[in-house]
Amino acid sequence: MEKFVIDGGVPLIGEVRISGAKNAAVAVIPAAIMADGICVINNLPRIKDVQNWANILKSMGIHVEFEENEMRIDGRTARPVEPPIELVQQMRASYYLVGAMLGRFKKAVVGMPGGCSIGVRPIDQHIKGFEALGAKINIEHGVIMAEAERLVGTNIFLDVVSVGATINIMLAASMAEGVTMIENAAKEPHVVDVANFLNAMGADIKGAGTDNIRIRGVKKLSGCYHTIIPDQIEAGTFMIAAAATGGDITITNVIPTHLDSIIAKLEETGTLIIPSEDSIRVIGKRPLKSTDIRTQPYPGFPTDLQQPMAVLLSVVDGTSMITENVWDNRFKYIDELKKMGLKAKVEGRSAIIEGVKNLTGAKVSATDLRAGAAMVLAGLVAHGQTEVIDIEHIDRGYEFLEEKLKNLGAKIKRVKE
Ligand SMILES: CC(=O)N[C@H]1[C@@H](OP(=O)(O)OP(=O)(O)OC[C@H]2O[C@@H](n3ccc(=O)[nH]c3=O)[C@H](O)[C@@H]2O)O[C@H](CO)[C@@H](O)[C@@H]1O
Ligand SMILES: C=C(OP(=O)(O)O)C(=O)O
Repeated sequence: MEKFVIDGGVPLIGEVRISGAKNAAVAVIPAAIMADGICVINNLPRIKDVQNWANILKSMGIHVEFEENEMRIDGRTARPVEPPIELVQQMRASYYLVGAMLGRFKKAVVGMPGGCSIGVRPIDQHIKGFEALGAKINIEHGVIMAEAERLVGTNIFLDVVSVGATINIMLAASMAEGVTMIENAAKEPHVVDVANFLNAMGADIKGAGTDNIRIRGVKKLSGCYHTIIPDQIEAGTFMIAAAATGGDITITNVIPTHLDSIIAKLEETGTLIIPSEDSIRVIGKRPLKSTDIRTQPYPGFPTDLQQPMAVLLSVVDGTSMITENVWDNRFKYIDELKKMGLKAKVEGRSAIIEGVKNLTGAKVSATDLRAGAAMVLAGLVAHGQTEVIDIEHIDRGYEFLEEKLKNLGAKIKRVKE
């Protein structure tokens, strides 16, 4: 077991390069097993979820090479076999194997996924989509079994805007007969990245990034080369870190338009933002002002930055309100932050945060990935020493977090417990 030990109170200053996006990477990798050839995926973040994907594919007998930030996956070696449940349960995105295998082999057997504990995480919209395409789905003993004689394109209206369901249906529909329309689709940058990857493999997908995605099924997908987009959430985390520590960080390798909602909210606090073509400079100016946040599907403010943002709002002047509209239980971290002097109360889907002068170091737990990011940010802001335990959650989604922070002047070490 490892933990982070942080001596806080140092403004972060310098330049940081953003890694490839976790939520694009974890969908593009399983999509590659649909190719009748080799896919080379570049700019992958070296995070636990990506390593876990390499382990899952290898355990299924698929030929995979993973070095530095590049993975080569030979889809010709893929078979519709069930991956080990203990690997599948280590992340959320393992459910994309259902869409990918169903599309290619018309059959998939995959255990129910894991992922962050942030509320109920149903997969009814994924199942509704697969069934509409003609698959029979059974869930027994924690395993999803999907099978189809043939998949036939159709119109699928999502009852909730779901990233996972949009991507999973897109995967299966890419190799269905005829045209599928996904209505009320998720518009996140990672949805677009997966569509671009599938199109590079020979799929025919139009409209990704809008509410309606049109997929004309093809008989075969081929190998291709693809570079993963920069991570919007990692970029946002560093932007918030600059603001919260009163620092000055230039964040490179970003797509600034993906960060519009975060820029807008940081500007409301009085943080200075200077965007350029593929980088953003963020200057934290004290004192900062309170603001209200409502999480929403893209292009709204991302739920995955709700927890880090709470740390910033804990040290601004005045009272802020965060309303979490995506997940029904994403405020568990508030109790951890209270150990550091956070003044907040949770009422249903909202947290009301009253700004304090300083947070103070304490021993806190990274109860999930972004809660972990919030604990690290709080440790960087706080007076005194903070210990963040359970950091394996953080390692699921941030590449070289402590090295990147150290380069910005942070006093953070990874210590074996
Ligand atoms: C690996 C990955 O990409 N994870 C992201 C993905 O999770 P994930 O894909 O699991 O999240 P969804 O977008 O599917 O979920 C959004 C909302 O829809 C609901 N829902 C979802 C599917 C379904 O079949 N039925 C249903 O009711 C969920 O309970 C939630 O309230 O998008 C979330 C929302 O941006 C992010 O927080 C996660 O970081
Ligand atoms: C909730 C998250 O991840 P996952 O869906 O992989 O659990 C996240 O990245 O914040």
